[in-house]
Amino acid sequence: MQLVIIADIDAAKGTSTTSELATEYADNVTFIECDVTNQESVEDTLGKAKDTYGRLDIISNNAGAMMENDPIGTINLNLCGVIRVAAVAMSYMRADKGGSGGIIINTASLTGVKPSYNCPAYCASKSGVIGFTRSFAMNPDFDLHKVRMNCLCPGMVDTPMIQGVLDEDGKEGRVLNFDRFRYAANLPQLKPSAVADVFIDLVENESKNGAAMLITVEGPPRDIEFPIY
Ligand SMILES: NC(=O)C1=CN([C@@H]2O[C@H](COP(=O)(O)OP(=O)(O)OC[C@H]3O[C@@H](n4cnc5c(N)ncnc54)[C@H](O)[C@@H]3O)[C@@H](O)[C@H]2O)C=CC1
Ligand SMILES: CCC(=O)/C=C/C=C\C[C@@H](O)/C=C/C=C/C=C\[C@@H](O)CCCC(=O)O
Repeated sequence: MQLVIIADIDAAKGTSTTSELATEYADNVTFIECDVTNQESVEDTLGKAKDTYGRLDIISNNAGAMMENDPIGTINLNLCGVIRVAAVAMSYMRADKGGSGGIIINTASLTGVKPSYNCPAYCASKSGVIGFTRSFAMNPDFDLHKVRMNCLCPGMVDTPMIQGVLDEDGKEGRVLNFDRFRYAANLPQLKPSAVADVFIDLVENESKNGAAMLITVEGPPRDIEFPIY
């Protein structure tokens, strides 16, 4: 039986999402409030998950935001948060330390490989997520710990993050050029389900360890090919 824990800093949104899912998945979905920028919060959350369900198999490292008005905070959330959750999760997942192996899927972005003057700190954070993912997956210790790692690199996706930036009408400075963002936000967008489909394929396809998956409206999802030096 698959059991799911939703962890988020936004307790209102997390509990409402869990309630919605509970209509279909009953008690198999629970919510734990978590701040991925806080080590103790991450340790408490993943510790509760392990204590509740006995094992961790699949981690979606998805927390992130666009905050060019807080570039260091952007790195702290989007990159350090991913690294922190992965490190704590590994301590429970690694097969050579009592775990069952599994997969950690980090959410990067198209902007991790396609720079944009509009959000340099965001781009840097997502480039870092890609580099962390690919470096982690290259480790020969995989044969011991059996935890795969991948990242998702979507283009624009129709989610509250985009609408939130639009609603602020540039007043918060989440991007450097709001008109440019408004232009980008009016381009064709992916549906969240398109990203979820790639997530599921990575869980099921054990041959893609380390792949960074490009997901855009221009064509089917594909592994990003990086130069070899
Ligand atoms: N919407 C888009 O066009 C794209 C989004 N992404 C990435 O997808 C991921 C999900 O974002 P979206 O669903 O688009 O936006 P979203 O704003 O709906 O979701 C982000 C979630 O992260 C949570 N969060 C923020 N700070 C947190 C913290 N300190 N600890 C725990 N949770 C925290 C928020 O409460 C929110 O539920 C992010 O990493 C984002 O950078 C990547 C490519 C495109
Ligand atoms: C691209 C920077 C921006 O203003 C909007 C960012 C919005 C969402 C978050 C990010 O993870 C996804 C970006 C996807 C961009 C897709 C296409 C862009 O190339 C459109 C052109 C915008 C630009 O280059 O400034």
